Amino acid sequence: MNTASKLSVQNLAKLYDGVPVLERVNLEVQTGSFCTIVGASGCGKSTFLRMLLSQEHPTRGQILLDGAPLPLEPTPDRGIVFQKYSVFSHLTVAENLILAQEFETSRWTGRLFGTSRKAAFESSEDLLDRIGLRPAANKYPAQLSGGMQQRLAIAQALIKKPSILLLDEPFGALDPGIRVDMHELLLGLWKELSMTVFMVTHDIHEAFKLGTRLLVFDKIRHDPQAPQAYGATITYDLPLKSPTGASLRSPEAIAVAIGAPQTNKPTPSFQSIHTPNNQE
Ligand SMILES: Nc1ncnc2c1ncn2[C@@H]1O[C@H](COP(=O)(O)OP(=O)(O)OP(=O)(O)O)[C@@H](O)[C@H]1O
Repeated sequence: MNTASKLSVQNLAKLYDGVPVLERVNLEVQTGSFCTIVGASGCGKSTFLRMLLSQEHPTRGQILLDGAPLPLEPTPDRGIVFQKYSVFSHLTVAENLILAQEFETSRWTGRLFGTSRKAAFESSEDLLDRIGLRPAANKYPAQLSGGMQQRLAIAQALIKKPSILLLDEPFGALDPGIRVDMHELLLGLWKELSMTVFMVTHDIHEAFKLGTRLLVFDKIRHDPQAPQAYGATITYDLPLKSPTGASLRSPEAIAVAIGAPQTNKPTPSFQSIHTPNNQE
């Protein structure tokens, strides 16, 4: 393992009921990288994120975090945001945010009371300001727009100050204008908190705009007689930004390089990839 790596993925494979989903995945990621992940539907991108969270475990291979095997359970230093709003509808914005602190501090009742509860609210106020939801602190999710709910989901993932943020198509359900606002919010938080980010998206333009590095997942090996015989791996691993943040390639050049359709709309397919980088 590269000693400077925040995360090291070594010869990772994942099978479900004997069917390979991912195989031979190798990756070294430095602290502060923003890895955007694209690939055909069903090729295992979410499965990969869930393994980084320890919601799933590799069938073979290993993942090291700061040089040590990944803990077997999710830990507060890894936050995740899904496409569908994952906030609790019966809790207000502020209550959703202090929930993680309640469970950690008060394992038996899952609730905080009195001064502890007040302190938890106060410690979440800065984050509420940061995501622009302080005025909505006492509202319930049903009273929020889609963008506001997703900002709350991001804040929930950030409340424990994770060093790794996992994002599974977090903006896929939002209108284009709101997505742009969310991009700015996310980029600001990423820089401010020095996080290492892994984000799955179907939109190559979003991948290009946000990422410092693009990972393309696809199958290299195909058996026409047995389409499920092989899993996907990382077929392209492309730096997108220089250390100063300058773009190294245009989105169009990236799309051509990886054989993806050039469109502003979510990219439907990455099937036509011809020159993978780690074919054996
Ligand atoms: N818990 C599970 N048990 C069995 N099979 C699963 C499980 N989770 C995922 N799979 C299968 O693994 C494959 C990869 O699924 P995954 O959701 O990781 O793909 P994806 O690339 O994220 O897809 P999409 O882009 O459509 O969200 C799919 O064939 C899916 O049916």
